[in-house]
Amino acid sequence: MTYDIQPAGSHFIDGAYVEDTAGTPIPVICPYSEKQIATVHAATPAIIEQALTSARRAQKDWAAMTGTERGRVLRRAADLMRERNHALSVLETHDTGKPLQETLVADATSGADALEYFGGLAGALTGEHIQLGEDFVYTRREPLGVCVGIGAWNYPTQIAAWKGAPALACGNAMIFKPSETTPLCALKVAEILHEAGAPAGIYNVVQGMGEVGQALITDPRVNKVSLTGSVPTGRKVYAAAAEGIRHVTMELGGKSPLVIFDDANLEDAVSGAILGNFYSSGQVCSNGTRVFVQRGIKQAFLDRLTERLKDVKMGDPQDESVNFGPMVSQRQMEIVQGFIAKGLEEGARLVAGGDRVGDRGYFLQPTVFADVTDGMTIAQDEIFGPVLSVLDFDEEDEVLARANATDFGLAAGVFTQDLTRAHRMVAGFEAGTCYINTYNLAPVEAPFGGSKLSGVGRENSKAAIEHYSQMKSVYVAMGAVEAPF
Ligand SMILES: NC(=O)c1ccc[n+]([C@@H]2O[C@H](COP(=O)([O-])OP(=O)(O)OC[C@H]3O[C@@H](n4cnc5c(N)ncnc54)[C@H](O)[C@@H]3O)[C@@H](O)[C@H]2O)c1
Ligand SMILES: C[N+](C)(C)CCCC=O
Repeated sequence: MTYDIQPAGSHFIDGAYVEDTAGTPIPVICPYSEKQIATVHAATPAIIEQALTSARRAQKDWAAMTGTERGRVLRRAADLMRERNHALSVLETHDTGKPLQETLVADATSGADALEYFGGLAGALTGEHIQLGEDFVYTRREPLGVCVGIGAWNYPTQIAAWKGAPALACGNAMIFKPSETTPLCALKVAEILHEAGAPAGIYNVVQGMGEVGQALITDPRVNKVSLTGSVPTGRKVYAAAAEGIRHVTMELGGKSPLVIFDDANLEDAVSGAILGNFYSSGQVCSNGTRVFVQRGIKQAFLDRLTERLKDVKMGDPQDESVNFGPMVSQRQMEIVQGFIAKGLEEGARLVAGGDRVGDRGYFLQPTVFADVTDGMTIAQDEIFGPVLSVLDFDEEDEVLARANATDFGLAAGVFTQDLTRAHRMVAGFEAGTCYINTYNLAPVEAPFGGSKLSGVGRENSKAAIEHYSQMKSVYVAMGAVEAPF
């Protein structure tokens, strides 16, 4: 099967595509052709109202089903998503510019994993029994109600599923607002869930910019907000959610350290640095963009990395042999070009890349800077593009302190053959997601999320259940009630 690029409607509400052309038009630009390939409209107040009413109504009946029944729907949706992986990946590639080679294995497949995993867990979600002499307490694990998910543009299908799957498993309804830059694939997630048997209104998608997000998260009918986005947006969304004391999950930005010791397996360390800087053209939240390399291995690391960069193949991202795509948008390309210029201006040594490629598509070369120091802008700010900074270090204590000298805390990695040191390092990292001798893997079974400014809460794994459900505690007295008077 193939999907039409232009969706049947901008929004998916109450089990169907809906449209309201009174909303601001949002052009969908293909990052490779730079052409407009579709148009959606931002949600109007009427569309937002429709989504909230529908979600609110549907949630009660969904929560009344058994976990096993809900799980069956999610697992059916996982199967459909896998069957349609190729069509979904092609659409994701049109929308994001990520190479088909990547989207075939990292987007809908990851979404399907989440649906399958949380579908499997749904029937096993329970409270507990606490005996207190004759009396006892039991707890009920209950849904939160209506959850709003707000997504970033780098992993649209994955984010829509990572938020939707645990929310629905726990008996909530979801209203998902994709990024206005990549609005297409979340609609397909909604369509698939509906086809798999999710009742109308349980998973809705509305389009729009920040204002639509704000309108959703400040509505009193909303009980939870889960954002994947930048720290500045996270501050605004968290503050708005705080007004109504709503539950939050914040998956925010990072500036993660990747530490490579002299004794590391060089080839693996270079592979880790490539995965942590150039996958998705560097547009990955958890990227290890501050690559601390111990002085003894520095030259060998730079030599091998620049050698491996010769295997980069840019071109039409729909061509499966292409392994490096354009930036998602002209704006993002210009932001990254600004950081590259800043790196040069502040005295970092350009070892590879640095330029735009060709005259079609928002392509930037994979860029490597060496001799980067801690105070440079490229070592401090999240770039969200293919820019790797190599910083030198000598001692373990020194590098750990420098690795942690950031307000971000999303991820961190270490390459070394000394496992004692590896575990010491990860114990010391101030980061939510750590790696030893690999980088950027995110299986659904493992918690994923950040500390410090990088976020609150965890996605994936059993940990996500805590963020989409609440405990009710019930005390049961078996005897007479004793009162003081
Ligand atoms: N931690 C993670 O899991 C993770 C994953 C992917 C991306 N990210 C982060 O996302 C950022 C890149 O994505 P982006 O540019 O789309 O981020 P962004 O913060 O600009 O936008 C994210 C989403 O928030 C919405 N939004 C913007 N202002 C809002 C407001 N005031 N109220 C409600 N919603 C609002 C946007 O429309 C979009 O849907 C990077 O910082 C990256 O690190 C984090
Ligand atoms: C699965 N990855 C590649 C770690 C991406 C997670 C989402 C962050 O951007």
